[in-house]
Amino acid sequence: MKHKNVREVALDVLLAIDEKEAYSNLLLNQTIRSTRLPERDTGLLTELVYGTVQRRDTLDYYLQPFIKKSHKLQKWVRMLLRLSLYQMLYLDRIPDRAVIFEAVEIAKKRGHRGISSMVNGVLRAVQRDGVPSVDEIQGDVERLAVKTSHPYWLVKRWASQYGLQETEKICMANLTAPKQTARVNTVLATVDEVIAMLEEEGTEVERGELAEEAIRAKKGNLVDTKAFRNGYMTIQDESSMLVARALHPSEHERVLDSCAAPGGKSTHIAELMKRTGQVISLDVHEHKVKLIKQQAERLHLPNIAAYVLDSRQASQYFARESFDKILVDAPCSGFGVIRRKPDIKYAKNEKDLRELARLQLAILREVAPLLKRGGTIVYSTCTIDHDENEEVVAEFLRLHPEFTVDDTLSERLPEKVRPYVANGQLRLLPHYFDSDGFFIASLRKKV
Ligand SMILES: C[S@@+](CC[C@H](N)C(=O)[O-])C[C@H]1O[C@@H](n2cnc3c(N)ncnc32)[C@H](O)[C@@H]1O
Repeated sequence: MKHKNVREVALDVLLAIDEKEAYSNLLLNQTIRSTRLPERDTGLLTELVYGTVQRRDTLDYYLQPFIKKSHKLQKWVRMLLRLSLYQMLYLDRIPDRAVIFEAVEIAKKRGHRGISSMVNGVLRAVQRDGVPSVDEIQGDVERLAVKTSHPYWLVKRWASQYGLQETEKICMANLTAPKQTARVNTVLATVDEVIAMLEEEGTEVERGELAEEAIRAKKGNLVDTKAFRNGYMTIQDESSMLVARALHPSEHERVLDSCAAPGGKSTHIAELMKRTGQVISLDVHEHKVKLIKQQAERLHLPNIAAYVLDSRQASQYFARESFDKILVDAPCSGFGVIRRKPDIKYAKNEKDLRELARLQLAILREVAPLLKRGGTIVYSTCTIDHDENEEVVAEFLRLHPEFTVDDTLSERLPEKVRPYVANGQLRLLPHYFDSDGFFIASLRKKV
């Protein structure tokens, strides 16, 4: 990809995402590292890729009247049209003629004269006639699905779980750019000290809105700082930071993190325990366990021990009632983090959700006997789907009468989120605080 310009690179990344070679965020980071794009272009590349993926279905709706034999369109040509239309409609600073010129050049290079004149024709027709209005779409759910580019089944599902108004807010929030936040490693420095370090490096930051150890980047990338490299912080969304707070580990405790990679919450727990006690971090993937170890080292946290293990076999390796606290930050559909990984919304289906719920329950059930009496399990996900959240908890409690919901959860959480806690469970939707959609349940084992 060495000699390609930013739009050609964007097209390659978009096609790879479409082929499900990798999630958008991973692929994009990888591409930024491996291509020799000038630094000023990496921001544009991110915007082009995320924007085109985020608005895919809306863009297709807009393009439809202008493409005659839509079914015959090659994948890359459709993607090029989406990418170009995205710029024409949503990016003010790029003139249409520049977008069309670039699209035609790419079409010539990748295809032949016929394709480039078709691309030129379609984009010029859109420029001349304007796109159709989504308001003409019949049916509230259908209209919202196309307007916000979410699959119909998902909008219908959320509408039945949250009502149409709240669903619209969720969908709209999913189209906004996520903020970059970091959690200060309070073992090494205070929040104010890290803010001062970053400002000295020329990175503008502010305190977070929810978590006391959170900072938000106003300008610049926190990962490219000395403070990050030296272990003073971890990139993490503010909603995620509430999980370790909910678990509330004390010094010298033994804590199990059953789904731990890449280690965001394990390291937070280890920090809250002030490097005492032990966090046992499990993950089923070997390459991911390496990431936990790397993070523990970078953050100077010797109280984490990470192992490759399927948590559904945990009871073969650990004694009954041997942990003070257990975290199950379960694999999930990720529907709370669509703005970070917009392709997720097209990749999953209802069958996946059913399978995930089964896996989530199986992990919870397997680790439950390992918890001491009087101890706490925190179950969390970065999804907002009832079946993966409230329903899993309800089923677990039905099958495990030795557990109850923990009504003290809200005392351990920041005041701002307390209105969203009920029955020992917190559900955050992405538009509440401009943070990830998240679910946290605290369950206590009876004495
Ligand atoms: C939501 S992520 C965990 C994020 C992590 N807690 C953090 O804060 O960085 C879920 C993790 O569960 C792992 N996983 C999936 N199935 C598992 C299983 N059966 N046993 C253990 N880990 C599993 C995945 O590899 C993934 O890393």
